Amino acid sequence: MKKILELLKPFWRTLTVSLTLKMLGSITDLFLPFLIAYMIDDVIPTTTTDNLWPIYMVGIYMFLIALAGWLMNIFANRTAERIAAEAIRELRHEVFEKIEGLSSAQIDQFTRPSLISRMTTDTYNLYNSTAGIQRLGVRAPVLLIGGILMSFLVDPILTLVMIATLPFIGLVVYTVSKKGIPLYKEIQVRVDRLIRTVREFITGARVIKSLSMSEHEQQRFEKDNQRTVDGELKASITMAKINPLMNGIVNIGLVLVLVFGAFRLDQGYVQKGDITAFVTYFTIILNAMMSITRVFVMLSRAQASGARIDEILNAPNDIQDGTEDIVVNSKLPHIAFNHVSFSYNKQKYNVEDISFELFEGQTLGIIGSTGSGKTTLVNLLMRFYDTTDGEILYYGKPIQTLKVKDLRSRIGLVLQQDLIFSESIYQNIQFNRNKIGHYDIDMATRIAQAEFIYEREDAFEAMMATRGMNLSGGQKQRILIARAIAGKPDVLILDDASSALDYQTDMKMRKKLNETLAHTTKIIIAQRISSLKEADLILVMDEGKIIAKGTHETLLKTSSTYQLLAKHQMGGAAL
Ligand SMILES: Nc1ncnc2c1ncn2[C@@H]1O[C@H](COP(=O)(O)OP(=O)(O)OP(=O)(O)O)[C@@H](O)[C@H]1O
Repeated sequence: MKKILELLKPFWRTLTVSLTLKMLGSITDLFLPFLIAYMIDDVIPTTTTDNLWPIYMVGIYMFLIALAGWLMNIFANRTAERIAAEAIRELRHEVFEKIEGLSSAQIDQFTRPSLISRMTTDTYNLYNSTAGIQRLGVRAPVLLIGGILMSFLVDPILTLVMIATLPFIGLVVYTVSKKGIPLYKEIQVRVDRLIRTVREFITGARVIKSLSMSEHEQQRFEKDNQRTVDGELKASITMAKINPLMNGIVNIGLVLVLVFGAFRLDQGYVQKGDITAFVTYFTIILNAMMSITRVFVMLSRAQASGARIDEILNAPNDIQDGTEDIVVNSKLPHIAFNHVSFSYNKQKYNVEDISFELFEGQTLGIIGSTGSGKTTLVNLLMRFYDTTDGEILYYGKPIQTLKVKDLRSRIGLVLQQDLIFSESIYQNIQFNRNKIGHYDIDMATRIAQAEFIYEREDAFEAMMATRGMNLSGGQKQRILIARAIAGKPDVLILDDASSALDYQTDMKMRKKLNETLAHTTKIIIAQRISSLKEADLILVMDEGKIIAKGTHETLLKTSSTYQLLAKHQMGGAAL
């Protein structure tokens, strides 16, 4: 409820108008049974067939009251939907911004599928609840309390008989809801799993098919799908117990009212019309109780979803932004790692005691077995994660003290599995950075050896399929490299980014990079010695540690691992 109130707060003016209309609309509904009783007991007995006008007049009043109630309800319901849609739009925006600011560690912790389902299913649940509560949250209590008051006016004794059933109904709603509410939380967890399975299936469709694992994946999907359905069913069946139980209690109440009503009619305390009105009020009260139950169900869903969304919104800022501006000082190392250690799970270091210095315009090569911590070094430099021990300096200043946005905007990063968006090649390279014009894109394309773009029919306007499916691996990599170069970064990081390029193209690209971007500091992570042998400094990594460092020539003399790699990859040419 707290979350819904929070969401509705900015709309309080419109909400006041619409809820007032909703209240008035509901009150008008309460007058109709009263008029029916009046018609039966007072108008019909005194009207003769030569003049039916008194009956018509009461009929017209009833019609006008019903019409007014209907119009007010329609207006209020439409406004409710509009307010809910607007409130959820704002909420999604807020959640999206927050997700953007989450650190990689937090994203790992939430997991991507869970973030997706919180952003979609949970916000949708909140939308339904926010709209539903505006529709029923006022109407149901007004009809319930108003129905009881109007019944009092008709006959207080019968009303007391009716009221005696209400605590039993309350008890049913409370007991069942207490069991049902936690089930909605469980459903969302199962939806997360389902999304994860679907996501993995879609992204890995080719691998799955090539390994003939489609059937296995289908079974996995079926299992998660069934678990979600079971969860939904369990929650719905639990909550669905409320209505029949309530109906039973209300029907017992109705029988009691009719028995008592018969006695009171006999004794002349009430008239026939009063009994009709009473039964109608009883139905209104019953419907109001049912609506209140629905409000409970909505609130349970909203509570579960609101809590999941609040977990994102209240997540602390893991990566504290620095305040200092970057001051370029070419005399200091551009990038320096000082005894840096880091652990993803805070148990075992994934990189340990890493130290090196890199001056402006220099090239660092990093080579090592898979999982040896190469990408982790990049993650730390980009402040996707913060170091556990030691520090990273950028022109002599610890990167934690610098503005994160400034730091990242100076670094052009190309990952092996980076994303091509389903936009034109031009847009993919320019990437919404307005300062990048045709000239920069042309220059970047040539450095990245992506001239194949000029040979395409629509050249830069050619549209890319989702994830660049209509490009070869090497073409994709060259567009990604062009994207990074176009921003004229101070630091260019190629993380296994030229692995799909043939030896010749890779060599030409490095040559062009060195000629054109002489002042750009470069970090090249590669499995091929040929990609980094001209580097000013090469780190050889194994199990998170630097096991050797130096230039290609020194390493050939000092590192047996490097020697072995060179021998395998380059044969006698390197030795
Ligand atoms: N987000 C993460 N959460 C937990 N552990 C991680 C995460 N990312 C990487 N690791 C672990 O950290 C270690 C280093 O991984 P890293 O990606 O830096 O290796 P790498 O040398 O770049 O490997 P590759 O050459 O295969 O890309 C590995 O053991 C890996 O399992």
